[in-house]
Amino acid sequence: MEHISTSRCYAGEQQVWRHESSSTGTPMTFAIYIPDHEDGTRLPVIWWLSGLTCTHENAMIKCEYKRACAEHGIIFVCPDTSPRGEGVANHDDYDFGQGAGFYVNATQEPWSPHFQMRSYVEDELPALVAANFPVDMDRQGISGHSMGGHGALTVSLRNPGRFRSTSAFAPIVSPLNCPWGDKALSGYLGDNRAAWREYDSVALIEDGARIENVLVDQGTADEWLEGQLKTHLFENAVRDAGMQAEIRMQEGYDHSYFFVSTFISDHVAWHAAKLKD
Ligand SMILES: N[C@@H](CCC(=O)N[C@@H](CSC=O)C(=O)NCC(=O)O)C(=O)O
Repeated sequence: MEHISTSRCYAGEQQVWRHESSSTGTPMTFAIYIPDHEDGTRLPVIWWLSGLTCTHENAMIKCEYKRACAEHGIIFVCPDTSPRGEGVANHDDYDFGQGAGFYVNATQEPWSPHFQMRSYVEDELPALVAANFPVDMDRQGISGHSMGGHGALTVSLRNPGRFRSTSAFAPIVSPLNCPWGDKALSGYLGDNRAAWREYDSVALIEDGARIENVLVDQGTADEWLEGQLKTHLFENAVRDAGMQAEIRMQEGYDHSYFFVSTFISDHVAWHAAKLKD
């Protein structure tokens, strides 16, 4: 791993690292916040998945998780949202290609050689972080924003028992039922929509997946609520499945990191309560 930077922030360090990924076949950069701790101690971890156009940096700069993570003694990891580089397929649109990996393993050319973000965030990065940082892998939570909220919900639903807590901000709850999902998944996975179901939180619940301790915050003034995010589909799926999830409609908040940063301390505290010994 290549060390990029370390900056002291609150009672801890914000670090950035780069490594060669076997999943994507490219260098991948991630941010990790590590609260001060005694030698030999292992800390709980929250994995954060970011949204369209983001790198590892957007959440690190705008999400304001560091004070709460220092206070609760929680490591916070922010990966990139896709492979990048000149030899990597791309598209001019902000919602497809580099910066828009949708946390799937692409099966279609030209995306499949590098767009293997499911394997990256589900397997490779956790193993790398567990081997090199003081994380307690028995105490994991996951969260994310928008495309990353979709990532957090679907990774958790596919891996019941791995995460003690799952939260999301303004998640895309059903790529099968929105233009962002339609465009990305038809490109990465092809036209067989049955293959999309493992990347759709609503479909995963309909198909029997269940997780505990779920918190979703959604702004009522979010410009994408009706056309893309469709929180009600998740609410309906949860209700029909008899699953528990706290879904909070936050009056007047839009889709931006202004919204995320307003509620991130709540989320970190909520995760912390579930991630105690
Ligand atoms: N106007 C933006 C559109 C992209 C955008 O808003 N991206 C959001 C996530 S949307 C769903 O995944 C985001 O987090 N942006 C990064 C940020 O720092 O705000 C554009 O065209 O770039």
